[in-house]
Amino acid sequence: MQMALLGSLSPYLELTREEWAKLSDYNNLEVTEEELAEIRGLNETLDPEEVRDVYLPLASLIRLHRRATVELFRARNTFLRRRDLEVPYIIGLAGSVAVGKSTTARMLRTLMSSWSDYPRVYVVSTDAFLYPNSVLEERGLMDRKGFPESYDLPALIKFLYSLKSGARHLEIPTYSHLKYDIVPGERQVIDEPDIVILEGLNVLQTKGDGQVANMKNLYVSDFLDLSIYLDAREEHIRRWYIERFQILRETALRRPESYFRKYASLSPEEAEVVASQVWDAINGPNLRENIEKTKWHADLIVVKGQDHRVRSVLMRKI
Ligand SMILES: Nc1ncnc2c1ncn2[C@@H]1O[C@H](COP(=O)(O)OP(=O)(O)OP(=O)(O)O)[C@@H](O)[C@H]1O
Ligand SMILES: CC(C)(CO)[C@@H](O)C(=O)NCCC(=O)O
Repeated sequence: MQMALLGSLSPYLELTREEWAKLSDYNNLEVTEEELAEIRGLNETLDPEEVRDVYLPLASLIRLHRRATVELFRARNTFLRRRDLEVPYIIGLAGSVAVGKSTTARMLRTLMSSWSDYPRVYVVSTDAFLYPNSVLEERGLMDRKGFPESYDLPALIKFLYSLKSGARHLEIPTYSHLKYDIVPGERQVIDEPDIVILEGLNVLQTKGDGQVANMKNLYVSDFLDLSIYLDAREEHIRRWYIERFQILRETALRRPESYFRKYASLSPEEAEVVASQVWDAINGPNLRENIEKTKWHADLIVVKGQDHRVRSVLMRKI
């Protein structure tokens, strides 16, 4: 791997799947039947063994990190003789289109919501900060959706800035994959958040001008307490993208409000061609030009294999 080039030196600790999976045994971690049922409801292709062996230890590690972060905040307040409001803990989840970010984020939310302190966990996608199609069309960016210039970065930064300033109630736009656009008038409400999982292609990017207030060039990563990069080989992700398109073609794309309704009548072979073209023209180049290179900024890198099973986990040593 790129980072392990300096002989045996690497700032990352690498755990194989087997080493990682053992953590749930060593630490007596259990997933309840209710959690499994809820997770299955999220996505029926999710393997329960994977939840226990991979995502449960991941959620537990995050819990440990959040506790230490909150402790540090409290200790600092004691030192300063202040009683400031606690602000939410923000996790960034980065990776390619179709690598599994939203599935992973929703799974983590389910596991975290059952913790004994019952944190209020929100999943926010950076898609909420895509410019509406009307703006993208005007700027000639309809074929650049997902590229840095397709996001309203100042609005995203302002949202994070407000969260980390202690705002307890926020409303943000919603993006519909079905309508392929921001939904006018529809908002996602973030009320009294304890944890926010921010998932998106761009959470570790440092491009663009994230100006807010009088501060220029703020990055999303300035507001993250922990960052995770979900990694897999492009050939596998491309296949998952095409498979998801095939499933959508048989289901959601048929709905009258679907932007891609014209694709619902395609044969499986034609759909394969269309999805491949979209991947090769947009999502693949975006992965290579803008997303992949942010990997080594993450605290944790979770590497998936062809079957979606996690193969290894890399963790920054400090
Ligand atoms: N752990 C997993 N096990 C099995 N299937 C999975 C897993 N994670 C994701 N998938 C499948 O892979 C596809 C892509 O997943 P998902 O929609 O979560 O990706 P994403 O990274 O959020 O994509 P986008 O950037 O387009 O929103 C979906 O069809 C999903 O069902
Ligand atoms: C909205 C994004 C950018 C990210 O979720 C992606 O799903 C997307 O729409 N990409 C553009 C090309 C495509 O239609 O897949």
